[in-house]
Amino acid sequence: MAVYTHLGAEDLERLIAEYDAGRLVSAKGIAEGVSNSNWLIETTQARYILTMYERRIELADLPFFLALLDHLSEAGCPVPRTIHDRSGAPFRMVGEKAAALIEFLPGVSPTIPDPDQARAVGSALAQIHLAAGNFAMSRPNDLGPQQTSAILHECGADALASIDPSLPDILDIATGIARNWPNDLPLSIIHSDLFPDNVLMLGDRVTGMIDFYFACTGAMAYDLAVTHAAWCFDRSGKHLIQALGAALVEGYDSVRPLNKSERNHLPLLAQGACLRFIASRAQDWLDTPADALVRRKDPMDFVHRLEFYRDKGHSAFS
Ligand SMILES: Nc1ncnc2c1ncn2[C@@H]1O[C@H](COP(=O)(O)OP(=O)(O)O)[C@@H](O)[C@H]1O
Ligand SMILES: N[C@@H](CCOP(=O)(O)O)C(=O)O
Repeated sequence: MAVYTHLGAEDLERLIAEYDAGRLVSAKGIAEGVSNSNWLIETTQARYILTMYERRIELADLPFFLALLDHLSEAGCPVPRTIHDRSGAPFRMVGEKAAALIEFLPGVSPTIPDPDQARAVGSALAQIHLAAGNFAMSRPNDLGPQQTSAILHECGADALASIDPSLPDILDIATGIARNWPNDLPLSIIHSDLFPDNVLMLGDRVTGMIDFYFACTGAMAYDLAVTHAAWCFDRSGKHLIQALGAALVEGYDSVRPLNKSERNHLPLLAQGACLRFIASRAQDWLDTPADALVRRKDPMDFVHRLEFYRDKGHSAFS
């Protein structure tokens, strides 16, 4: 479920009336997603997504995220634009919470991606990196390896062991990844969470990249490594599907060729990517009661991937 806040018909009508977007016809809560509340809104003019920001998102970061959508969309990337209200504001407050109206894009998220889809996603990712090159705003990455290592150390070995007895082993590994992290790779604005559920596709075509709420300034090759870890493993999370990984990197490289240093660092960047999801998932796991309506995501899925990249990372990217 991902509707945390109840908005009545009158609330929705009042909100939509603040936009030049037609009159409200219907509003349906969207079940997918875990962080925010989302509704599919239909008006007499068009379909929209209404997002109410619930967790993890600082209000002060919203202008960055929403301006980024507009910038990428204007540059021709498959990214939804923000609908501004009549006063030009990209978001409005509804009570204590911020809400934004976003362009609806067609497509569905692939559950079992194939190599042609992975290639298209690689190309689309490179396209946003290039298009973000002249975006005027920046945002530091608050989930880099130093921070994610710190999050895991704050959770502590005992709490991590309550999730899985082997999870505390990650603490030393995290310290090592943070120590060896490269700081001189080419930067742009990166998505940082381009999982299949954040990509909409029609066949082999990327029609939408959504959920830019972890976007930040970062190494472009790291973003490719995140996408590799999220897209290219089998259901067990233990085995790389080599054809998917190769197609993803090939698609990326065809739009923005990786330099030698980026290529050489991919195995370590992929370990850092896994670490980031292990940390946020472990933290969420410990913060979310077992009987909550939100399904907790298992940090061990990314421990297995991390082990793979440590053992066989070089062959994965050769
Ligand atoms: N611009 C959009 N166009 C079409 N569908 C969207 C759009 N934005 C979100 N969605 C739908 O809403 C779901 C949840 O959105 P998402 O931003 O991923 O939420 P969360 O931040 O809670 O993970 C997506 O899986 C998708 O089905
Ligand atoms: N993709 C992350 C979770 C981030 O949640 P989202 O619903 O905002 O994409 C993970 O799988 O851990």
